[in-house]
Amino acid sequence: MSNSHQTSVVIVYHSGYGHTEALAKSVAKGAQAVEGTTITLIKADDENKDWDVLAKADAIVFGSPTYMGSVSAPFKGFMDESSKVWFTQGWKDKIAAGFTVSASQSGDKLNTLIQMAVFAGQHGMNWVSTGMAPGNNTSEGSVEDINRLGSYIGLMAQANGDQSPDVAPPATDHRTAEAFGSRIAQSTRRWASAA
Ligand SMILES: Cc1cc2nc3c(=O)[nH]c(=O)nc-3n(C[C@H](O)[C@H](O)[C@H](O)COP(=O)(O)O)c2cc1C
Repeated sequence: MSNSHQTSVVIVYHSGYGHTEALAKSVAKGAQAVEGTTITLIKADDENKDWDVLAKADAIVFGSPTYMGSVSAPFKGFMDESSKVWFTQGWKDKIAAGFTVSASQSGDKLNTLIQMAVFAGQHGMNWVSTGMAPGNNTSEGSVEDINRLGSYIGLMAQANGDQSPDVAPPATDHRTAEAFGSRIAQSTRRWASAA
């Protein structure tokens, strides 16, 4: 773990068409806003990814689009590759969190987040939820609400299937992602300072 003055948050993600990548950048932006936080983004399918950066991280955030109701195949490839780390429980006690995006409002995104949470559990990591009240679920709610999709276990975003990553997911999901990134970074600092 890093010292109590600087904590390291690494975001590992796969993005086939750029929507998850755009979200990853917003999670990073929110985390970066927490003083003393260092952010690294790693592509899950990068054959030359630096496993040492992951080994030294205080927090690892997982990001994947929802494909066919689950994490994408490249992200699952990363999960399987990490079994080498699992053998020594090298990520034990690190902070973990996850986010996903899909085209449908539901699109079975919950299954993707559950896969990530189970994965974090296998590694002995400490899972951070959104900690956000659900938005857009009353007569006065709106799609502009933070956490408009009402997810607790991890961040959900929705990107219309016919729109490119510069407009989808919409701004409200990026604001939600920033808030989630800040929560992860703050949780990481609290956890690292207690260690
Ligand atoms: C192979 C494939 C499977 C998909 N499966 C789902 C799905 O199960 N549910 C859903 O809502 N959207 C599904 N989508 C839509 C993507 O989740 C959506 O376009 C997402 O924004 C893609 O993220 P990316 O640009 O980071 O790859 C699928 C797209 C692809 C290409």
